[in-house]
Amino acid sequence: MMNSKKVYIVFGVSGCGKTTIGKALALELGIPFYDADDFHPESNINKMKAGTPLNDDDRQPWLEALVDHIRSCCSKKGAVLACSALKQSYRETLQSDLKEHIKWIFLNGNYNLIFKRLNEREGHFFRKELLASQFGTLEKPKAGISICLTKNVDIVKSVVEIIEEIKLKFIEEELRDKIIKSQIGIIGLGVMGGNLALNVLSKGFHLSVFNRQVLGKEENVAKNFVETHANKKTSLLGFDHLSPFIDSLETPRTILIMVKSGEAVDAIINEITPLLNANDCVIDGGNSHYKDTIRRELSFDTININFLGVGISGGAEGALNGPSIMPGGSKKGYKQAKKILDAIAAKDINNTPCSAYIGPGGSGHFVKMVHNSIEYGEMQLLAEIYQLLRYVAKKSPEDIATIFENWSTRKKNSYLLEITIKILRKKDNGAYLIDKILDKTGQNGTGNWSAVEGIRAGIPIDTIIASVMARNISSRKEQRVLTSEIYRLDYKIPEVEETFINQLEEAYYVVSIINHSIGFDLLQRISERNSWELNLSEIAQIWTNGCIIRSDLMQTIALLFSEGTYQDLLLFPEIVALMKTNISSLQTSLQSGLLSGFALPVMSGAANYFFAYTTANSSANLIQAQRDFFGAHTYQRIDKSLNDFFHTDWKI
Ligand SMILES: NC(=O)C1=CN([C@@H]2O[C@H](COP(=O)(O)OP(=O)(O)OC[C@H]3O[C@@H](n4cnc5c(N)ncnc54)[C@H](OP(=O)(O)O)[C@@H]3O)[C@@H](O)[C@H]2O)C=CC1
Ligand SMILES: O=C(CO)[C@H](O)[C@H](O)COP(=O)(O)O
Repeated sequence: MMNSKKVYIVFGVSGCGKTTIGKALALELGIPFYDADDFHPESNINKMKAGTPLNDDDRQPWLEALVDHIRSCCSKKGAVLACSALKQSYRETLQSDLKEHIKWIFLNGNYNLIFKRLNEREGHFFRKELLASQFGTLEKPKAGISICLTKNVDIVKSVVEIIEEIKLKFIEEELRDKIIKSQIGIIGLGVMGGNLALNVLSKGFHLSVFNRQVLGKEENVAKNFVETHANKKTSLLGFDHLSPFIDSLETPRTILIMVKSGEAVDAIINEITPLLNANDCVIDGGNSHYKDTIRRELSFDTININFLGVGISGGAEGALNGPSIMPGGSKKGYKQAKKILDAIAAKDINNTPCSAYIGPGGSGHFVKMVHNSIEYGEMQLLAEIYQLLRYVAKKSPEDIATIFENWSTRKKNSYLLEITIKILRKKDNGAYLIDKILDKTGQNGTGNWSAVEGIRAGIPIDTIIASVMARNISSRKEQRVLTSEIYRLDYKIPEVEETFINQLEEAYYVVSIINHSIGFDLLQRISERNSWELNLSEIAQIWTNGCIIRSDLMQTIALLFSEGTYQDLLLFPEIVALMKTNISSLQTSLQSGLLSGFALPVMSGAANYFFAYTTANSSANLIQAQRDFFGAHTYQRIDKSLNDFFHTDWKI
């Protein structure tokens, strides 16, 4: 609690209530109250009565008398002193060598409020004309406690309310002083930030958390978080102001930003940057665009702050129990944050953390972006397989869940398959919940960004594009309903044998392999372009647990990639053999699905990619001829050196 050996200096302009609040506080603390005005020499009082403002020479003997008095109070019970102390230099003089013994309480009121009060005062030697000069002289304090005298523009706080607020602020401050500095601070206590915070705490780290205040919507989020989750083993501090949050962190600081990607990240960075020191480490753990990360890292680099763009995958559950973590950017920053990142990450089958330094610049966020686009492909694939099982094989959601369960026992398990099984079994008022969910997909950007990057770099990414397009067209629900009514296409769903389900299982696996192969190829090619030297073997290992695309297949891929230098997944002999045996199942599954009138974009995309990729002689010769015909773009010939380019006058 508040220490009565201290001298509490209540300060602010004349009329702010220093005397009233000071006396009430002294009463509350059981210590004497003094008014600094009583220490003015006669000459100063006369000047003030005459309406002449005091100058600094006038104040010097007064300040010196006060210092003597404060010193004497400190050696006794302590005291409360009401004093204008408008300038920082006056406060420094008063504080002298007694910093540890003095607590500053600034009463902050606006001009109109104070003017009104002074106007209503009687018998006081201060003339209200001096108020403007007081406000002109006032230098608002940067340290100590500041109490706003009003609750909003009109409502003035009562003396009791102000005393309560002072006590509360001192308790917070004293607690904060006593408590060990936090090893990490998390900004943003939403789904990911909140769960990561609990994960950090469970690993025994001292933690500070911050969440913005949005009046009427997001109030006291950090305070409530601390109230709910404080424990006796580690210190947990909650803040709704960034400055004390930053102060509560051990230096060099480690700060994890977990807010909505885009403008919110820049806003937070702009606010915290002036509060940071060289060598602090700032981590953006959200799904930021990797080019934003590159920009932010460059900017932090100029002030020697280490910035990490970190992909974190695993959703709410992963964040809580162990996510897959993809840190990119400053190596120095990574070295500092590694201990915490490794501790909170999921562990692979060898108990190695699913977190490893990815590479420079925005590579961590790039890898997370590609992770998400593989995720998009897998999700869309499961949706297409579900549709074929439901409407071609005519199975119920429960039957499909059981079929998927069987697949999972045959080395095809994945987190996404597991959650799909649970989703299919979920009932709502006795009916399957899946049948009540609107078929309109949301998206937050990462799949779309991957598609754009792949296209921009000229990389074939059929399944990624197909899954993004599937989400795009799904969002046109109203239009789809209308066109379905106009066309009324009555496709005949072909009869299928029981073997259809086995074929679908093989098709599912084949497409999943192609989708992963496309994702890793995108990583490899962009890595080469940017000289990132991504270690795809390590990335596959990081993705074996904790993340949304963890699966039996990812375990296989990690094993294959661990064997040597990276090569295309589709070229490993084991995969070649598997694809050769099972590709016909994708063909027949597609045939039944397309004849039934179902859009199967990812399955089709995978088939297109695979057939195009495994075809030595494609139809691209005709495209080249057409380009040369209309645009004289030239072409190469198979019977001539590839260094030579030809043009034909096609019209002759
Ligand atoms: N949900 C998931 O499965 C995953 C999400 N991510 C990424 O993690 C990040 C956080 O996501 P998630 O936790 O799900 O999101 P939530 O919407 O649950 O939380 C967002 C957080 O950001 C804060 N915030 C939003 N706007 C601002 C702003 N302008 N200034 C300050 N703070 C702001 C929110 O504060 P307030 O509470 O006041 O609104 C809240 O704390 C995102 O980049 C997301 O893409 C990454 C992996 C998985
Ligand atoms: O990063 C994630 C999972 O790995 C997030 O859940 C992300 O929001 C998923 O993307 P989208 O919202 O576009 O489906």
